[in-house]
Amino acid sequence: MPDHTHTHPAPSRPLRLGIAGPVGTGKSTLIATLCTRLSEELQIAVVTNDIYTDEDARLLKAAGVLPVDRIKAVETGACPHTAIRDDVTANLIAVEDLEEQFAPLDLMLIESGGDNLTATFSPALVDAQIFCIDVAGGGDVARKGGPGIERADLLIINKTDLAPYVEVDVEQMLRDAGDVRAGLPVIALSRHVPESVDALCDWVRSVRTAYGEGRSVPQDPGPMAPHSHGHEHATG
Ligand SMILES: Nc1nc2c(ncn2[C@@H]2O[C@H](COP(=O)(O)OP(=O)(O)OP(=O)(O)O)[C@@H](O)[C@H]2O)c(=O)[nH]1
Repeated sequence: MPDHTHTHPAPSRPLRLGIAGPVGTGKSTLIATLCTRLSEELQIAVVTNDIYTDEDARLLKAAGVLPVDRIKAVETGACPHTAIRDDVTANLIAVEDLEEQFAPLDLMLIESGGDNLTATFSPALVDAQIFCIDVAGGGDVARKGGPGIERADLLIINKTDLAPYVEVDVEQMLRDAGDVRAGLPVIALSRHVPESVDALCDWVRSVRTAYGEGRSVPQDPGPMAPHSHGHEHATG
């Protein structure tokens, strides 16, 4: 009888974890938190995406959460979703450069430029992805759905400390998210609530373990919805 037992050799590169979500929902802060909390146990590097600047990279460098040369900026020059979804070449080059320069890395964090609710990473670029929304965007955001909210590997409902000030019911947002996510995980996060940061770090550890054991298969949340804006996409 043929042997159908599969063995999975340890991956030769780090887990590539994408963090997407609308502008200002706290993606850079979340990355800074992960670096601060995990850099004693994991070798980490970061790639950021901004449209015209390297501002997110500069902020992370200024925060002192990692040695500065482990943080690289990609200037997308167009809609941020293009560089994480349609043509990931610039990001792959930045990621591979860092992986080669600092080998062996354990975790590569890739921050999307802030975009609209529907931008997601291509599975050609990341092994897993987090989608980040915040309570300040309104209590009905989770209910509205979209590929990231519905199918990212983890949904973060961020800045829960602000909920009383913006009159948002976090429990209701969690229920709404649960309804559209078919059992996929959701974490209510605030950088001011240590237990929520613990939950985020535990999730990252568990995904890394699954990846290291060959048990993780990149899932594609699906492309963004049809949209239009004031400039042309490159065709090719
Ligand atoms: N109250 C509160 N504010 C937060 C939290 N996390 C981030 N912020 C603030 O939210 C603002 C935006 O955070 P960033 O981390 O820059 O957000 P971003 O998603 O990276 O922004 P872009 O890169 O511009 O899309 C900053 O003023 C942060 O200090 C949180 O847990 N609670």
